[in-house]
Amino acid sequence: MTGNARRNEGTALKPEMFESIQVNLSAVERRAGTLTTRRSVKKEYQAAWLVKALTCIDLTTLAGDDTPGRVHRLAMKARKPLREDIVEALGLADEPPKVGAVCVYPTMVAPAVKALRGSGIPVASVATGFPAGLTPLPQRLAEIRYAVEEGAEEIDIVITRSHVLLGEWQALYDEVKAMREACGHAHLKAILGTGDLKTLRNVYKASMVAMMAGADFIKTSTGKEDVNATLPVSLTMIRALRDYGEWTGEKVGFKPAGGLKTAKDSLAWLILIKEELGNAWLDPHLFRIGASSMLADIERQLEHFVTGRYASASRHALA
Ligand SMILES: O=C[C@H](O)COP(=O)(O)O
Repeated sequence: MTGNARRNEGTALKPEMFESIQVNLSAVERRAGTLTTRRSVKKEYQAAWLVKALTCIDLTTLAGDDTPGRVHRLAMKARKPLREDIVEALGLADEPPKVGAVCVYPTMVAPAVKALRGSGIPVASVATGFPAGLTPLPQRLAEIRYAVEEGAEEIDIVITRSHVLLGEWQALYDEVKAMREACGHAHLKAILGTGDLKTLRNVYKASMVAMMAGADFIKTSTGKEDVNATLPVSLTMIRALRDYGEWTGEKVGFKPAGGLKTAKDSLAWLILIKEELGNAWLDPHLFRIGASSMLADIERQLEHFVTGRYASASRHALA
């Protein structure tokens, strides 16, 4: 059975799998606090990590004034996220890096698909009444089908946050399962809107239910909530997907999104993933960073790195 077929079937909702879970808030915050130490990019391995982060970015534009022209420019950036001189200086000219996906609104999928043709970069579309998710389910499912027909290979759905706040776990499961089916061959990323979910226990349970219902990825936020991706929330979701993996043998992806803007943010999240899940997750198939403006900082840091390296090499040559 293919991955998608298995995900389409879902895992029967077993409340006992998550009802007894205790989220140790202080332990989560202590652990998250160790990941925010200052890091500057001076060493080869740090530059390599930034290139890795870049390949995991879902390069995003989700603005009310998006146009096909803006999406075309974004797609061009997705194809060539780094200037050619930086790519050459990093020794990556044989296999220049590209981003993980381009993420847009449903009516922008067609221009994105056109601009990315032949690049191997998938188009992700938000859907289901993004960002609040408060339209009736039939319209939300129709929106998924529209985006898939337009060529989206990944659908970022939003869950109904009130199902979580009211403890309506079966309703949440049924909703995500119906969305999973509407996605067909496309991957489903379930946005939990964690800034709205009040407690880490809710975040853990919502993660678990979304995975049971067939989500290929769980994603923190829309970027439109007051609080978006944070390290404690991410750690909670990562531990849920680790537990889910131990129970089912399935690997589900993770996508922090919203408010992640700097190269340092990308390093903190990569370290979190490496230490909690291992190297297998450091791959665009299982890890994405949803970000509209992080790429510019990564490019700037890599530019400083390569210029600094040359400056230091020429200082040594003159000494
Ligand atoms: O899914 C991606 C987010 O909407 C991007 O949020 P951002 O604009 O804060 O980077």
